Amino acid sequence: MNMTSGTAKSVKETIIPAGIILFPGLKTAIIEGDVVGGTCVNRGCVPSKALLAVSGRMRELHDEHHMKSLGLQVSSTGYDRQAVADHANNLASKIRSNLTNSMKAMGVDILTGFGKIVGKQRVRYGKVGFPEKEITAKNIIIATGSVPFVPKGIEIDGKTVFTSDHALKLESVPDWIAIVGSGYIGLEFSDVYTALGSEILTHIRLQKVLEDSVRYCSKMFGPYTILIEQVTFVEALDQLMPGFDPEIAKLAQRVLINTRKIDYHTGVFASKITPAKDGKPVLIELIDAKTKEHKETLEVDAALIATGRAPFTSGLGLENINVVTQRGFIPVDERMQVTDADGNVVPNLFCIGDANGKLMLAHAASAQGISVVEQISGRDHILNHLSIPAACFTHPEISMVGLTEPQAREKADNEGFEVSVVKTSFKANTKALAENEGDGIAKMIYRPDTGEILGVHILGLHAADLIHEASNAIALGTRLQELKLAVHAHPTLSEVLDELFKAAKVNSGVSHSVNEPVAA
Ligand SMILES: Cc1cc2nc3c(=O)[nH]c(=O)nc-3n(C[C@H](O)[C@H](O)[C@H](O)COP(=O)(O)OP(=O)(O)OC[C@H]3O[C@@H](n4cnc5c(N)ncnc54)[C@H](O)[C@@H]3O)c2cc1C
Ligand SMILES: NC(=O)c1ccc[n+]([C@@H]2O[C@H](COP(=O)([O-])OP(=O)(O)OC[C@H]3O[C@@H](n4cnc5c(N)ncnc54)[C@H](O)[C@@H]3O)[C@@H](O)[C@H]2O)c1
Repeated sequence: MNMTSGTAKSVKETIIPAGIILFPGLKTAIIEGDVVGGTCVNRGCVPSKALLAVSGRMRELHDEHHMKSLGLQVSSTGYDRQAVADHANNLASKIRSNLTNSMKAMGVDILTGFGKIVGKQRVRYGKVGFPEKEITAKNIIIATGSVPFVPKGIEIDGKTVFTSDHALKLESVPDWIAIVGSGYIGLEFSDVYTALGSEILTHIRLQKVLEDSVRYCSKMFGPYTILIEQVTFVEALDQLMPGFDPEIAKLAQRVLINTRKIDYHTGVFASKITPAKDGKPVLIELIDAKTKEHKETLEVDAALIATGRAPFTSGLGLENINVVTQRGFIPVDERMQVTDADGNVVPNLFCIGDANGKLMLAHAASAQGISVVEQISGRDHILNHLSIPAACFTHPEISMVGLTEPQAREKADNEGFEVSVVKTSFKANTKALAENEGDGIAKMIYRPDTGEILGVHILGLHAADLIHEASNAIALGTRLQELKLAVHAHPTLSEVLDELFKAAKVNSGVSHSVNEPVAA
């Protein structure tokens, strides 16, 4: 296909501005304004998980009690900040290159430049300083993603006040960092920062008098002696991790926050943040989230702004097709078809991923893309967003699918059905105990009348992998009556879910030996 010709004659042609998915069988072009792979590969999931892989190991090696109970002795550990940063960067490059090669192998045209919709089925794209090119396509999928959202009053300098885009480069490990926002990004980075700073804290049981000299050493001798003294969370809502099931958030606070060098301020907004300069620290002004009154000013070495992400949809030419964004998000229906200012579907135009604001997760973007391709290929498909799992890759991990308990109870009240909850502890799982990783809980919310799973929430070892049995059950509509009979290998962590399924009391279900729910 000659992309510069301005008209493409193929019946099945899809232009995907900056998409993340591949579709064999359709003639496909992708327009990318920056680097292939988008946020996930270059500034998101991939490099962050590389840093978290390091923090997980550091945390384990430093946990003397844990090591001793396994009979292991670790005499010394350390890390090289630049080598850790290189691991994250190299992984992103590798995945980016794999992705580019697969797209080329499948015959996808990769076009470089910023894309703009200029009319129905028409996209113009180009790089600054070069003549623009125009192409047409039968179907267009917008997948322009998101960028870090920085609230007004916060000044980013990229060195002492920064977003995840900068933090992932791990150019420094500050002594004392404030993390504004306790969502996914905040939590994952708190895991990284506290793990990388814990060495000195555990090996030199610091007395106050020694602290200043150690901090001085850390600056003099570089990466091996860098000290993290503390992480401070600043969260606008009244509890940390407000998006999680409240019971899981409470336990997560006990396991991931209270046992670490972390303090927090909830119910406050960071209204103004000034980067460090002229020997002065970063200044964070906190106001009460409700009264807006000034509460206090924090002085820290650095601040990570993790206050959510904003859709990247400006300059896309949506006005040319009568589409108006809602807080920047592109409105779509349940089939990801873009709707115009009058609420009508714009034919052959779809929007997937962060730009539509339904669920800001890489696999949600992918699943929405696959759903769109099913439709383009003549097979109607609606994605059940309640079956999409999410995971936070802290140590231990947190994962979830479906409704939280308050959401399920609200739905039950509105629709007039009953809700039941079962829980099990990782302490009851042989494999978790063999690993000496009994800190954890799994919780399932379900309908006792039908055996339908409404939500599952897990905090514990490999929670991110464990959630899929539940998410697939929700996606496929498998009922607890059937799941109770499924066999799980012993001893495996998967038995945590087996416990939940067997513990559920389904009114119409077959009778089985039912374990009483175990308290966390
Ligand atoms: C630190 C961090 C960690 C994360 N970890 C996870 C995780 O572990 N698991 C998970 O599921 N999700 C994670 N996410 C979220 C995940 O990265 C996003 O949900 C996902 O990348 C969204 O994909 P997308 O295709 O919608 O957009 P993006 O990945 O943002 O891609 C959009 C692309 O569009 C390009 N673009 C934008 N406008 C134009 C235009 N007009 N023309 C041409 N190109 C354009 C951009 O350059 C970009 O390459 C993380 C995010 C962050 C920030
Ligand atoms: N493991 C993963 O899947 C993963 C990892 C990282 C990011 N992500 C995705 O990236 C997106 C962005 O993550 P995030 O952590 O930035 O957003 P988030 O929405 O998860 O959390 C942002 C938090 O910041 C708080 N906040 C907002 N403004 C504030 C202010 N001025 N002062 C104090 N607190 C404030 C909010 O109350 C909220 O708790 C998420 O939607 C998530 O889906 C996913």
